[in-house]
Amino acid sequence: MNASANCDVAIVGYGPTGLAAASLLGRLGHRVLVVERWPSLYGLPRLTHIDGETARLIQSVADVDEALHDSCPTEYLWVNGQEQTLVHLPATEDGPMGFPDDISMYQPDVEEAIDSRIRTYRGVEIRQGWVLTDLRQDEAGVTLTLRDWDAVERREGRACDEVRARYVIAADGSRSKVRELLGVERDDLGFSERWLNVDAEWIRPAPEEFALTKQFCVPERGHMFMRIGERRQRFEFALLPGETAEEMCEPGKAWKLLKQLHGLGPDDLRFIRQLVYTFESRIARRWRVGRVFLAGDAAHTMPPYLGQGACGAMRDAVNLGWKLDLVLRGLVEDALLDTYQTERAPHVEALTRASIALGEIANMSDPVQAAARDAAMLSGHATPPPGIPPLLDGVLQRDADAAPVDRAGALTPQGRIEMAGRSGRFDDVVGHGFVLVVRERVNLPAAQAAFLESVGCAVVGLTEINDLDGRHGAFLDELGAYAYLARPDFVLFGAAPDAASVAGLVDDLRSALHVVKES
Ligand SMILES: O=C(O)CCc1cccc(O)c1
Repeated sequence: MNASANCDVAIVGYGPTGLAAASLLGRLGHRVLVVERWPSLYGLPRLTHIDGETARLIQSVADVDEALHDSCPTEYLWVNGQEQTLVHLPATEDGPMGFPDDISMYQPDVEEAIDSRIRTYRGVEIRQGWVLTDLRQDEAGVTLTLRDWDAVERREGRACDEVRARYVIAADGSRSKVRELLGVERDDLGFSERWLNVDAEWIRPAPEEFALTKQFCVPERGHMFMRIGERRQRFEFALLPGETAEEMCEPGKAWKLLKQLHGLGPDDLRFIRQLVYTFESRIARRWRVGRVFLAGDAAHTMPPYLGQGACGAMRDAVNLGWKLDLVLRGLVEDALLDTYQTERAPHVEALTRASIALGEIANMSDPVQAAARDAAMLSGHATPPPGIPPLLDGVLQRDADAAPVDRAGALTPQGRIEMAGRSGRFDDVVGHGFVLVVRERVNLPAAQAAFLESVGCAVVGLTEINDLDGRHGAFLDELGAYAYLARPDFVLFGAAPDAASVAGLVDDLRSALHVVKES
């Protein structure tokens, strides 16, 4: 047994959730230990779509331009068997988050960019090729038993280590070992469909017709394609009753489907990956057990039809990351961490239900039902896919009835600004943390100013910056406010109608955060 190590946060799993959490906590100076079974980054795309908010989250944990160098805005088109449009979400070049609203990306680029950033943080130790085999908690922390994965494979008892962490983030995927050790059950929201997934690289310039995400809601066999960045393409095909995963994973089967449905063959594409997924929707009943938090696929899985898998996982990481930072710095009570599930679970559930509803449209195999679906959708009687919901509860400013104030929980925008000789995206210029945006700087009383400083809140007066695309001023106009306060995950905490109310807004944040002391 090696000597015990100590860290603030142990992160189990080094996929998008673990990477984002490790980078955020590393940047904030915490001691982080990452444990990952595989010896290197996965290196293949699983998730292929992110929204603008997720791109902005990546901006806070990596060089986002490097992460998204092979990416593109994408439009989403749903057609029926007669190629009639059922749903159309056009592509946007520049959405309110400072990125396109829908982005097709190459996951390995994103993971490599976050990993490179993490390796600049001295406080982060990454153990790839190690597995967690046991976990015990007490009042002060968690003891994790780790083993060298090769040794486990060879059933040798050596290379065992015990590590103490104050908190643990389980980002170890849908078959989470941590979740199993904690005995946390998941609710099944009731969807189960098997699809063949074929990822391929173009060996000639991609024809224009493939430059979008297109879902074919065809009763004979639902299928879809989407770009993966500029050079690669994903194809998916529903399995029919009686088809087995084994036969669908034969390269000949994929070529037959590609030829039949898209006229493509080995002169067009080279396969990168071919496998059968069972699309399911499950949500963990508890996201926190003592000092251990479930995040990403360990906490929730949803069908892919809204492309929200990566987005939900990154939201978990950032939500937990900024709250753990405040708790670890001793500024706020541990109770703040209970708001992780309060905030994230209903958000994920709403998107999971919306993905299921879309999945039911895409998987309709009964021709009579499909014709009724088409009639409803073509006559405009079907509900369009919902947008991303706001947070409904949690760390939000409240009114006299204790309900969140109007617009609290929505996302705040990111424009391009110029400030003190620097120009660029707002978060890069101002900093990644709490931000108080005011029309004109106010002289806050010493207690409120000290509190803002203790939580690392930047204060930005619109008169001190050049709001290049007018986005931040326009947001204040929209809120009818003098000031707004954004959380590190860009969520609107609340707003102040006039200069005299700004100190009250700061006090509201102080009490919502469960502050124990000011440093
Ligand atoms: O990135 C993802 O979550 C999967 C991408 C995707 C988007 C829409 C439909 C689909 O089957 C997959």
